[in-house]
Order: sequence, then structure tokens, then C-alpha cells
Amino acid sequence: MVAKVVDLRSDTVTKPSEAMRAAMAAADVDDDVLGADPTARRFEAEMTALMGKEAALFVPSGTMANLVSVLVHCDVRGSEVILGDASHIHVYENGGISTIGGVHPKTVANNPDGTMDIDKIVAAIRHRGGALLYPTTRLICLENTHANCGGKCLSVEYTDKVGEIAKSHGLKLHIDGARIFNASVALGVPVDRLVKAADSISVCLSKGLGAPVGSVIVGSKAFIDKAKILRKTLGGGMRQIGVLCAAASVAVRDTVGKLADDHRKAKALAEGLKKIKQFSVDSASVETNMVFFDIMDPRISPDRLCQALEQRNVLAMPASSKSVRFVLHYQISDSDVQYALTCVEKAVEELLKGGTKFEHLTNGATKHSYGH
Ligand SMILES: Cc1ncc(COP(=O)(O)O)c(C=O)c1O
Ligand SMILES: C[C@@H](O)[C@H](N)C(=O)O
Repeated sequence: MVAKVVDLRSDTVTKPSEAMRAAMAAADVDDDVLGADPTARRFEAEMTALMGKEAALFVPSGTMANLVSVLVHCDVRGSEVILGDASHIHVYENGGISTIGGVHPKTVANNPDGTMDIDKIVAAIRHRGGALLYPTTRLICLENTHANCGGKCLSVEYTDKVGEIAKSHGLKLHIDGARIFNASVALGVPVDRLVKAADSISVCLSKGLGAPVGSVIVGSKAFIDKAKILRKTLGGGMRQIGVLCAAASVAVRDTVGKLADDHRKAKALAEGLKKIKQFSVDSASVETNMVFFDIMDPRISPDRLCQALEQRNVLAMPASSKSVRFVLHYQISDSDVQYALTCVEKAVEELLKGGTKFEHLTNGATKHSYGH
């Protein structure tokens, strides 16, 4: 019998549900480059309505969704985008907006709650008069929820305020909404209201929503028309994508309602971790499905803890040289949370005794570190 693995590395690890697989098998498809895949069109129309925008475009990944969005807004050489110094776009997307798009990043410090100070955003906007010397600010990017800030939610009031600043300075606003549904559920704000101020949003279908692949960009029709061309330029024009959109449609239908449970389980996990005196966990700050905790004992490193957990079939990722990240998703049960906590307690005991011999890692849990 294969031992069950409790995979807390990310909410990207879910396997497609039976309903998703059935929808994939039955999907009505066509060549989406030569014409229009009917299931993709239907799904894009669903997302357009759900997000309260004019149009939507399915893309293979969140990274491509952000890249395409930034490049559409910053389609003139010398453009600059204001974004968080801990944002996914700036830290985890290989600098694609610059290396591929030639867009200059102007980082502003992310606060622990995922925001950037409003006055620092305004101060980062280049004066038009400096065009000979300076890049030209064209875009502001937010991230909601904020992955590197513990899955924190940006409020609708904050988002609207940044939107007002963008508009008053002739700029556009993009939201990296990889987990926007987590924010919507945690805040109790309808998702279309939460993103109302944004000109474009990238929404990951393959994270907490549990679809096997993909993201969707939403925005104005003119924006999406340009995004579609750029998607093709980047090699993201795909053929019978109805197979993927069918699963994504099931994911949106079936999993949004489960996100609150993910948040509850994250809280429960954080409360359990808080009882381990070698850890520092701010369980009160857990707003959605992510739990970050610091290891305060020098005998225990994030890598060694993750290795010891892997030997008990619990998978996690180091988040920095002294912290670990657990991410909850709908395929983690309450008993899995309890099992993981028991394994953490045993791993800590073992590491404190110094008795753990580490086998060669099999699953790659600690080959990849989330941290930066
Ligand atoms: C906040 C955020 N934005 C974008 C992405 C990129 O998504 P993908 O992995 O599908 O490229 C991720 C993680 O995957 C993320 O956490
Ligand atoms: C690793 C990172 O790119 C991914 N978005 C995650 O949160 O797991």
C-alpha cells in the first residue's frame, strides 16, 4: 500500500478531481489558434462575468499571465512598473518583465501586510518632465493575496486608493491575483468588487482552486485583444485548450466554496505549531491558506526540518534561512493537519537529539526553496 503523503509545499500540488477529469475527457474542443475552442470561449466568458470585466484570456501559467499583462500595459520602450520588492513578479518570475519585455522595475518596499505605503508609491512615480533621463512610469502592480507576506489580503479600500492614484497619474493598475479568490473569501468581498479598480488581473486556476493547469487574465476587450497577440508571441497560443478550460471551469464551480476551510485549517495548523517552543508563529496573522513560521533553535534548520518531515511523508518548503512555509489546500484534511503536527513534533525532538540521518531526498521537497 502506498503511504499517504501530506503535501504542504504549495497549493499548486493538488491533483485534478474526478469531476475535473470527467470534464476534460468530455470537453468539446477545437483549434484555439486557428479559430476558437468552444469550451475555452465559454470558460473565458464565465470568468469575464465573475470578475466584472469586459474580456478574459486563458494562459498556461500565472507567470505568463503576469508577463503578458505587464507587457501590454508597458508596450513602449523605457517603460517602468512600480511593484513590491517582495512581489512574485519581482522575485520569482526570472525578471521576465525586464529580460523579455525590457520593462524597468521600480520596487517599493512591501509591508508585512502585503501593501506598499501609498506615499512611497506616489514618490516612486517618475515626473513626466524627466523623460530625457528617467524611465516612464506606466503601471503599478499589486499582489492579492500576497504570497511572500504570508498570504495576506489587500483590502478593497487600499486597492481602490491605489487605483485612484494610478488613474490620477495616467497609469494602469495590474493585480497579480494568483490567489484573489482566497482574498475575496477571507475578506467577505465579492471578487468583482475587490478588483474593480484594476485594469487587469491575473488569476491562477492551478493554485487553491485546484485546476491542473493555467491562469486567466481579465481586463478590457482592447487589453485582452493585445494580450492574445502577446500570448502567441511568447509561445502560449495553444490548440485544443478546452481540455484544460473544462477542468478550470469545474475548479471555479467546485472549489471556491472550499477556500474558507483551507483558511480554517491553516489557522489550526498555526495554533498547533505555536505550541512548539522552538518555533515563532504569529497565528493571529494567518489570514488565508499560508502558514510561515521561524525556527528559533540553531540546531534546527529549515532544510533539516523539511528533510525530517519528508521521511514521515509530510512535504514542506523552506521559506528562508530560518523559516518554513506550509500551504493548505482542499486536498489536505483536518486529520492530515493533525498528522503533520505530530510529525513536526517528532522531527523537532529528533533534531534536538541530533539523531537524524538524512537519506537522499526523493521528492525534491527541499531541492526547491520558496524563500528568496
Ligand atoms: C502570487 C503568485 N503569482 C504568480 C505565480 C505564478 O504562477 P505559476 O506558477 O502558474 O507561473 C505564483 C506561483 O506560482 C504566485 O504565488
Ligand atoms: C513557488 C511559487 O512560485 C509558487 N507561486 C508557490 O507559491 O508555491
